[in-house]
Amino acid sequence: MSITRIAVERLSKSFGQIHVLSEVGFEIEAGEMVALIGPSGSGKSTLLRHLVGLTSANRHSGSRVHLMDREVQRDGRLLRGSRAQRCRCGYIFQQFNLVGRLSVLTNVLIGRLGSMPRWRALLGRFSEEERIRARQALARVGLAELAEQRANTLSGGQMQRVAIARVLMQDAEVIFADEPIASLDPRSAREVMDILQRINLEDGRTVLVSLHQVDYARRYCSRAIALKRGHLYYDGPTEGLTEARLQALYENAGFDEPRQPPAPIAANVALGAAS
Ligand SMILES: Nc1ncnc2c1ncn2[C@@H]1O[C@H](COP(=O)(O)OP(=O)(O)OP(=O)(O)O)[C@@H](O)[C@H]1O
Repeated sequence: MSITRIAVERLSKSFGQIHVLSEVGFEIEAGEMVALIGPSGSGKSTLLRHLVGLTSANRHSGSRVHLMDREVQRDGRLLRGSRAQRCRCGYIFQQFNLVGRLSVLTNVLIGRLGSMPRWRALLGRFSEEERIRARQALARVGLAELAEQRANTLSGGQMQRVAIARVLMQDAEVIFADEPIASLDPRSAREVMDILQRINLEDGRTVLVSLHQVDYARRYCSRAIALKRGHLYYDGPTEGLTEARLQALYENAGFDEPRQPPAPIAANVALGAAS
C-alpha cells in the first residue's frame, strides 16, 4: 500500500489584498510524479514555497500541510520539529542555485550539509565516502567528467543536472522542482526531465514539478494538478488535459484581473477532476 507523502488541506494565502491561493487541497502518494501547471501568476511557486517551509498560509484559515505523513504547517504556523521533514525533501529551482565559484563536486557535496554534524558542515569537511557518492551522483546525471570544473563555467542544462545531483546526494525522498526547465533549450529540457523521470521510476522518489509547457507534463507525468487564479482547477490524469480544458485553464492568462476572495469550502471542487 502506498503512503501519502504530501497532503495539503484548505491552503489559502493572501499578500495584502491579493488572494494568491484559495482553499487549495490535494494529496500525493509516495512514488508519484506529478506536474503542477497553470498560467503565470496562478500561484504555483507560492504553493511550492509552502511545501518547502519558506512561506506560511493565512492565519486561522484551517490550512494544513503534511510532508511524509507529518504535519509541518497548521493554520498558518510552521510547526516545531518540521525541519527534519524538510531535510528529507530536495528542491530544484529554475535558477539552479549553485555556488558559482565552487567546483561542481563541492556543489553536489553541499547536498549533504543538512545531515552532517554542524562542525563538519561549518568547516566543509567531507569524507572520502561522501566524495565517492558525490561522484556517483554526478555520473548518474552524465557529468562525471566535469567534477573539478567551476560551476559558473557550465551551461544552464549542465547546471540544472548538477542541482539534481545535489538532491541525489541529499538522498531526498521527495523532490520539489519549480520550473526546472523554464530557462533551458529543448534538448537540455528533455535531458533534465529524463533524469527526473529516471529518479522517480528507478529510485521511487516522489516528484512534484511545476511546468509551463503542458507537452512536458503530458510526456513525463501521469497526473497533473492545475491552478487557476489560486484555485485548484484540475487534479487528475494528464490524459484528461483536453484542449478544451487547457483553453479554459489558460484563457485570459496574462491579464491582470482582480483576484476573488477565497471561495467557500463547498466551492473548492476541482472542475472536471478525475479523482
Ligand atoms: N511575496 C509576495 N508579495 C506579494 N505578492 C506576491 C508575493 N509572492 C507572490 N506574489 C504574487 O502572487 C501571485 C502568484 O505568484 P506565483 O509566483 O506563485 O505564481 P506562478 O504561478 O508561480 O507564476 P509563474 O508561472 O509566472 O512563476 C502573483 O500575482 C505574484 O505577484
